[in-house]
Amino acid sequence: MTHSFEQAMAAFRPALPLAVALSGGADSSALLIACAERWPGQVCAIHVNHGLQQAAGEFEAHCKALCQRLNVLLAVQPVAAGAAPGQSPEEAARSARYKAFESLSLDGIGQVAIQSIALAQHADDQVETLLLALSRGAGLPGLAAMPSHWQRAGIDWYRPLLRVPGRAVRDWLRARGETWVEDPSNGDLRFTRNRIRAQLMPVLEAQFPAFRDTFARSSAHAAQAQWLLLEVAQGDLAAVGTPPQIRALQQLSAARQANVLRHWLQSEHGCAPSAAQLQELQRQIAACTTRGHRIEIKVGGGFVRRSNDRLHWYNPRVLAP
Ligand SMILES: Nc1ncnc2c1ncn2[C@@H]1O[C@H](COP(=O)(O)OP(=O)(O)OP(=O)(O)O)[C@@H](O)[C@H]1O
Repeated sequence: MTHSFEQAMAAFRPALPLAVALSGGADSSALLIACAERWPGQVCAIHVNHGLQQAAGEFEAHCKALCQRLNVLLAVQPVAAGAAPGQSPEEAARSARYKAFESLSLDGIGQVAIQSIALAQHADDQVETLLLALSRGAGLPGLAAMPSHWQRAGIDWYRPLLRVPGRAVRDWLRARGETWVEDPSNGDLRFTRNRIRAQLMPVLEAQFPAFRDTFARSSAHAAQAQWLLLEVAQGDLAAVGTPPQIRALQQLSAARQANVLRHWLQSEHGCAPSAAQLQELQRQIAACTTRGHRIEIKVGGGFVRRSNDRLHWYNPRVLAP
């Protein structure tokens, strides 16, 4: 079921003090206003200025004016994001933004020690994320789309508006005579996400009026299955050891072996192997029957190699003298 903005806010019970990630757009402005009214003196805001667009100053000015009116402490963080190889400027900006949120909240805002951070993505953002994941052939983590709550670095992160349609957020703001800054790049049809929003969502809505709900249900099923896989992978990694012992890996079924290898590479080394890389690694593990047998496969800017009776992941840049 989609929720009204008020229903979603009534169900939202974050750890306080809370920081709202405020871009200056409609969704985060609405979230900040509702939170500041509900928990006066317990809410701060964080705005990251990427300086990427001409409107960057306008966003920051709106955030400052809104926070002043609401009597909310605002931290503004200028961020210059350089894109890593293979990363789009948007991805680089997002990753710099999350780092800034994390360091600001760990340091505290003013004298306030932040317990949680709220982001304002809504139901349409969730559907767009799912469709983008499908278009890339994502596995379960991608199909699970965005979680509504998670913990990282001792902070609770929330997305309380994930069941609220975008237009309900804007209607709530309009009914109260509130303003926001419109992101000019949202209308740029060179971006896939914007084409999904402008061209695909209206078609889906006409064919499947409840698609926001049904898609959200599918994402919730995928998220549940993903948790289960994670639990199995954690148990299996504890059994095969870190780094994993090859003989212990060979005892596992192919599906559990792939699951634990993916988890090991991701959690220990931050790399996400492709399906083809995993398949090749499993083929080499199966073929590894004698002591001198080599295993070597390129994964995530490094190599998985056999060393004695275990698999190791090496990063050549770290190993280089
Ligand atoms: N520059 C920023 N500074 C602080 N928070 C941000 C910034 N950009 C995005 N966010 C947070 O991340 C969420 C998702 O960002 P995204 O760019 O997908 O949405 P948005 O269109 O900017 O949303 P909004 O309508 O709130 O501006 C926002 O709702 C907001 O909570």
